[in-house]
Amino acid sequence: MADDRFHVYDTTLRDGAQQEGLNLTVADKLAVARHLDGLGVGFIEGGWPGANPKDTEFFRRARTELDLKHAQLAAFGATRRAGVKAADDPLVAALRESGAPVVTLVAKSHDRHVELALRTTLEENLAMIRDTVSHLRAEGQRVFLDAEHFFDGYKSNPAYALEVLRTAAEAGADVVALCDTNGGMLPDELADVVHAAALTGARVGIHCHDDTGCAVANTLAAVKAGATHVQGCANGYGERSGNANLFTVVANLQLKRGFDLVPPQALADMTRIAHAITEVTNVTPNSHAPYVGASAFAHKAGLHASAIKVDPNLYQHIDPAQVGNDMRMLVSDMAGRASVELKGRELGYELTPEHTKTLVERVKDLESQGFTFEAADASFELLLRDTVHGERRRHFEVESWRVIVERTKGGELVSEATVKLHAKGERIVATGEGNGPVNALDKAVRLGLEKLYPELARLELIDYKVRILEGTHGTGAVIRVLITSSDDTAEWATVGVAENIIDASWQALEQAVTYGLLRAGREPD
Ligand SMILES: CC(=O)SCCNC(=O)CCNC(=O)[C@H](O)C(C)(C)COP(=O)(O)OP(=O)(O)OC[C@H]1O[C@@H](n2cnc3c(N)ncnc32)[C@H](O)[C@@H]1OP(=O)(O)O
Ligand SMILES: CC(=O)C(=O)O
Repeated sequence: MADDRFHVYDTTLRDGAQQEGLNLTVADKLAVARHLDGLGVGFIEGGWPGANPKDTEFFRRARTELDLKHAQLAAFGATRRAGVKAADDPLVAALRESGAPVVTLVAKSHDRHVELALRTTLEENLAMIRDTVSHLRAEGQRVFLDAEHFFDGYKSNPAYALEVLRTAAEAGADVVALCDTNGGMLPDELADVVHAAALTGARVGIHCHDDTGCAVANTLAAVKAGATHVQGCANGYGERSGNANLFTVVANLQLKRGFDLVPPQALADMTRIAHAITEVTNVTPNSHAPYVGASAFAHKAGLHASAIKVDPNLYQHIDPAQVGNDMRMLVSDMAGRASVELKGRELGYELTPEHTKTLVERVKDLESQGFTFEAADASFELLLRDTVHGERRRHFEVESWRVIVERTKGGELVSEATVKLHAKGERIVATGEGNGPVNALDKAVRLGLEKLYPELARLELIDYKVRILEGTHGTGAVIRVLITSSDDTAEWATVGVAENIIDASWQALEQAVTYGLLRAGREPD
């Protein structure tokens, strides 16, 4: 069980699920909960039982299907309706019956919201809080209170906002979480209000939205001002601009402020967990996310690489291994010798100064023509190998290729490609049909080479991107094609550039196959 002195409280399955486009099944919610427990968070808010069948079902299945090692489940819901007893309110009953050891009640703390949204009196709102908290406490559940719109409420009527906190604490709420519901706060003003709230004697928590881009900064400011319970969501999911990214909050508190929140080995698994959750949510991971993004420790500028060569800490705020991420060198027209040398080392090559210099010049020249190597590691490695070997070494040579596109009588569009290749002393002529020209070329090449290289059967073209680049210096527009390929174990990207889209695709395809054969341990003859 996590340490109770400081709470890491995750609300991905409730507030995170309020994100536009995010829709989790019960099985998804159970899977995300397991990942969060693996990280070592203290509380997982599973949803609002009684509000919809899915959330009710989640709590029912959690009893038998979740074996949480660190976290406790929290059920979220509202205080009783005005004018009814807590014991008689069906939504309060659903919280009671959820089986969750913790209930988090959302309550109004802004006077205008009480009057306009709840359409009740300030006194009745306090009674709703008091009754609901004490009823659930008497039923044996631990209660936290989310004070909705607390910061805006404090600006409008500070005495009432603080009275809400006192009422909840006196009725038995263990934590009163101050919610920046509209996400409009900035760190300095927020810290002053948290400080005032802490003076009530209630245990204070913080729940921030990211509408000013300050959710994480606001959370850290709140902790400095006395909050001992932080709420947030995996990958910053949530309504509108999202909630405080719990991964960033935890990493900041643990690595920068010395808090002991999650086991170090779990922190070192954070990048994997963040990505595993994106697989479940089917939301494209933000590659620029702090700590866990694929670009969080990727270095492009030549000057950075030259310093990193001496000491990686010169351009990194932490060792990426602490959060399970990796440093990567990006090779582009912004690279210098150090970038290329380090990238070579990352790929397993010790480059001589001459090779490094030649490669830098070739990369800059090719990038000026439209190639991009930071997005096509495999093309860079082939360029590196050609430079090191002093010649272009391939498993097959191309005599010619041809594609025709035919619309049949029945209106079907069919592409047919013929490739003429030379490999292992043989002349190969092969034809492939596909639903498009690149698909047909891909099939023709594999068909032609599979007899000599059976491992090509495992190769798959998984992504194809085309971009039209403006011409420079009086030349016409050119087309850049990026192809991502995969075998059973890895993915790699290759690039081609030409005035003709099929020609650019062919270049990327030829490199993709060559690289696939190298990965399979085949050196060119
Ligand atoms: C800031 C936040 O993110 S809080 C979490 C918000 N999450 C959600 O709203 C998602 C789940 N919500 C739902 O499924 C539905 O809104 C339900 C089931 C909770 C309620 O549905 P309905 O009964 O149809 O009511 P509806 O959604 O139209 O309005 C909400 C009602 O709750 C009342 N209410 C709002 N906050 C509170 C509160 N803290 N305590 C008690 N009642 C409240 C409103 O005054 C309104 O009452 P009314 O029905 O008398 O007008
Ligand atoms: C409770 C909650 O999610 C909010 O006030 O933002």
